[in-house]
Amino acid sequence: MQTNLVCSTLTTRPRDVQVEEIAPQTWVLRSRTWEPLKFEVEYARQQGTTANAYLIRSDKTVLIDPPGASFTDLFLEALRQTVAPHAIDAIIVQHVNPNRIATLHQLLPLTPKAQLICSKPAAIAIQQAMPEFGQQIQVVRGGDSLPLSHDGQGSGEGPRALQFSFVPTPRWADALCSFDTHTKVLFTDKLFGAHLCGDELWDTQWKRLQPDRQHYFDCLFAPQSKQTEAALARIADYPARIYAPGHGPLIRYSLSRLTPEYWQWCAQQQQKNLSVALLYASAYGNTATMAQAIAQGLVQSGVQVQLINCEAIDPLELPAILEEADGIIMGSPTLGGHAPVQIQTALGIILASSAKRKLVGVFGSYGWSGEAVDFLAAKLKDASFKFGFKPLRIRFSPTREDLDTCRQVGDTFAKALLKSKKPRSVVRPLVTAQVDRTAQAMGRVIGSLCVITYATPEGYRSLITSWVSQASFSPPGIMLAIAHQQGLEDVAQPGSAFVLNLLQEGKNVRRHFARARVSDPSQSEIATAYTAQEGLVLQEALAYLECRTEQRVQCGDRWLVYATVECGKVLDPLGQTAIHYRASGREE
Ligand SMILES: Cc1cc2nc3c(=O)[nH]c(=O)nc-3n(C[C@H](O)[C@H](O)[C@H](O)COP(=O)(O)O)c2cc1C
Repeated sequence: MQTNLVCSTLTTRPRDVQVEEIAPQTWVLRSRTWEPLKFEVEYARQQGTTANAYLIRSDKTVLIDPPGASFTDLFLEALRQTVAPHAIDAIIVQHVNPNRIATLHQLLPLTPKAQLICSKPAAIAIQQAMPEFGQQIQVVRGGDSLPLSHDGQGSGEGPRALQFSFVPTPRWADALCSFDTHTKVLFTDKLFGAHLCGDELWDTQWKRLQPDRQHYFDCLFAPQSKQTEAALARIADYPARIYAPGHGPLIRYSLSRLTPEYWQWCAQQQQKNLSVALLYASAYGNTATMAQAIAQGLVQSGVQVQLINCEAIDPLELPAILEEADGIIMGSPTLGGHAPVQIQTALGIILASSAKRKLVGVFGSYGWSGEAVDFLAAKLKDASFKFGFKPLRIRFSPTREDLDTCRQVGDTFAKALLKSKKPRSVVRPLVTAQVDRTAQAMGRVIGSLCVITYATPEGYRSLITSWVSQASFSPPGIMLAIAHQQGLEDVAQPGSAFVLNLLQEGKNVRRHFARARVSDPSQSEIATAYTAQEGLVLQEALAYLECRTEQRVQCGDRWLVYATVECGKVLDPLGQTAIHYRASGREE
């Protein structure tokens, strides 16, 4: 609370640059603004922000993360008063964007001997934006280091160096973190930041910072929690004493607390029941800004978001991500009357592989005609997908009101998703709760959804069931529970052969099999194949096991059948097993 007060009383202060020594031979140059710098969702708390650059003056002089265009002139003036720019040996760009490029355009002519150190994706962007400085770019990879001194500078350790970690996320596909082996400062760029402006350099008042840190995490990292975990794992081995983030106060007092909090916040995202894959591309950042706001609406409504920058992902990774998602949202700018090719590729994968029951939505920024959003909407509609919100188009950069609309759209989509999933997970158990609590509890026993196929003199027969579990390792064996009236007496006979087809989540093969009714899949529209032993395999299954019944025991109204597995095969290594959730233990 007090942080807010401090900021609101200072809103009239002009922008400036605060320069402070934070560790031996290490300074921060905090470009500060007390007004909201941008409309983007992470700035919604309207407390201004700081853009933190860092300067190391060891045997080598290194500048880390010069700020964006809003501060260029102020920053260059402050830099000149701190160090002679021509003495700078290296400029480390931990991530690049058009704003930072604007500052680099003015900075690089002043630093003729400086190497521009960055990751490969950043190098490509810089080379494109300012080819005249291409010779100065030096690409580093995770594990590389930059020597800062020739000796340990009295530390008793080896020569001082900056060690680099590559920590890409969908939003910052080029991100680096840098660790100073001498001062133990970890320059974390976007990680561990907060958007607020004040005179306090350190996290002395860390308890008051909590809401700002959590808001910053929720806006920026919650929609990319898996990649954030990967980033945290990569920096975990550094014995950092200080986190030096790109925005907000530096972290010294709450470091040991903030790191596990980030892990915990990531884990919380992944524990949510519903998830949305939010795919986008954005040449100039406008569609990305919309994506971030929609993601925030989803996250606030309790849905896990997988933010996917289609320009930064290998399309081969998409099927598995889409399979996991309960809903899919696509965002695209219109460029030359089309959606970018990466979006068209992603759309092709969605149309080819995703279950049509998934809820979808489309959005994008445009300039004058906006064909891309119409194109995506038409293709998904033709394929019979259901929409969770009306296609949303915004001209050029979203305004503050536009971002409110985006957040609202995220919330609407989350509610629609929840509604569409209710019959399975929420409503039915509540209804049955009053009827039979024991049956309801029994219903929590879940199993893999399978189709048993076997040959009879009249042709093949099949039955869908989830009453299956592994029963032995050696030999590999399974256990089936078969009702007497299910027509599977042949399978229950010792010596009988059958195939257990394990169904795949999202493929919806189950719709072909009416419950408790035996049919012949080889005579239907279902794609089937035969094993060498003439077992019948469903080609859309996740995997199959060829089994032979060994024993059966009469238990209650069932045969318990023990069968050994003679061979098996996974048909889709990226797929996941379909699970049969039951509202009651009275259901098959
Ligand atoms: C090279 C270029 C081509 C464009 N072509 C179109 C177009 O055909 N139709 C349209 O509505 N907008 C067009 N625009 C405008 C963009 O859609 C608009 O700038 C949008 O905000 C870009 O979104 P982004 O920032 O997510 O890339 C074009 C812009 C550029 C730079």
